[in-house]
Amino acid sequence: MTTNSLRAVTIVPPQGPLYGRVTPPGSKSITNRALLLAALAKGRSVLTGALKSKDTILMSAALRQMGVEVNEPNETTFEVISSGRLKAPGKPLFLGNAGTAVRFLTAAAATVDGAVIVDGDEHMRKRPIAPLVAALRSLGIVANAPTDCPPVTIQGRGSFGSGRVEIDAGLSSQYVSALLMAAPLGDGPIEIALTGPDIGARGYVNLTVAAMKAFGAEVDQKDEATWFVLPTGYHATDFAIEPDASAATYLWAASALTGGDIDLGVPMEAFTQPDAEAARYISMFPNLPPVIDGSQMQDAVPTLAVLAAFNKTPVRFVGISNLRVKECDRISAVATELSRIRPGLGTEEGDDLVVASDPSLAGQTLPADIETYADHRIAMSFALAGLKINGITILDPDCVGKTYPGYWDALRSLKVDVKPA
Ligand SMILES: O=C(O)C1=C[C@@H](OP(=O)(O)O)[C@@H](O)[C@H](O)C1
Ligand SMILES: C=C(OP(=O)(O)O)C(=O)O
Repeated sequence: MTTNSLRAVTIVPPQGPLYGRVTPPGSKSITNRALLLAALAKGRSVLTGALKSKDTILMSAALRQMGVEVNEPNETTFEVISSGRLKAPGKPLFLGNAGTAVRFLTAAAATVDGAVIVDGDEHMRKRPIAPLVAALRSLGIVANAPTDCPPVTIQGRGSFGSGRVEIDAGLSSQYVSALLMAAPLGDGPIEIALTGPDIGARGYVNLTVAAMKAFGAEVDQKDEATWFVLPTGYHATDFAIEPDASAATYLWAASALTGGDIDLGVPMEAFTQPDAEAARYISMFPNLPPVIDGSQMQDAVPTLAVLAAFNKTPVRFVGISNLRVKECDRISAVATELSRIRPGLGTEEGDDLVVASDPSLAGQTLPADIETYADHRIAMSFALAGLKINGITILDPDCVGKTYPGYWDALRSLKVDVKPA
């Protein structure tokens, strides 16, 4: 059976520790940044170590729709050839539930000469984008999102404008990244200033700035809340993408849970992505601290929460309110699915997630059909529970294709029996 045709799968707990080598796929965040920056640069860029998954396929398809040549010489490389300008697409850009693609292209659409409609699936149509639209309008760009979520219509005017733009990024750091990446295509310098609460996942903005600089942009961070971008445009370049740190969390956690040692081929310290911070916590297992602030490693929270179920003492996750506007409401989803395994295992307290840990769960048979809410991270993190508990079935395992299409095969390569339910 191929990964693409999977229905529900049941994970059979392995008899012993997991050993072997699994290199995680390329970073989703960096791949989607690099694809856009290469498309905004005149010339040929080669992106190696790239992720090929639903989110990056949707991004590259959208860029092709806007006149960019995107070739795929092998499974981990994109070759991008561009005039340096995006053209108006003939029809709406459909971006599924890829937050990076939707947010980044909403801002970049302003540099198109003509109208662009940015849309996604039914889940994306519930994910807020109003703060980004308001920021674009403050730059004089005509943009509308009648429901405050996609679809967004942008009337591009061929340039990003100039001056100061303020953004409330309390709901998503991607709004800041989107403005930053479009800013070098302004008619003059652009200052981007945060208003409202601090951004969670500030590390993603640092990733953005690093990628922009690699493509020749001049960005100066004036203080914690202000960036200054010169109207340099971008230069085509060859760019190597590091493995995905969020994907790595499942492998680190699988090692910790089984007492094994999975070699990722990359040392933990080599990652520049925010979720690599989770490695520090995973290495403390089964003595995770009583309170974990997930604000700077948000996508790793489902991984850590499932791990916490087997910890010696309970764990409260704080600083995670915007997990409610990810692919699904992850606070509610993780609490509900943990409690499906054993009532009361996960609870929501306001915007905190409390995991009532119990090391004696390991080795028990507790049949549970895990709903994924079409969210790759719910599927991948709850598969970890199946490494220790008999009877864990993941419904809709195909949803891992958003960022890690090879996940089930990776577990199988570690000799985990992932079988049709
Ligand atoms: O910029 C990025 O690549 C990302 C930023 C984070 O989202 P928010 O900024 O919406 O929290 C993260 O959850 C997402 O998976 C990727
Ligand atoms: C939140 C996520 O993705 P995005 O916002 O890019 O859709 C994620 O991958 O966990």
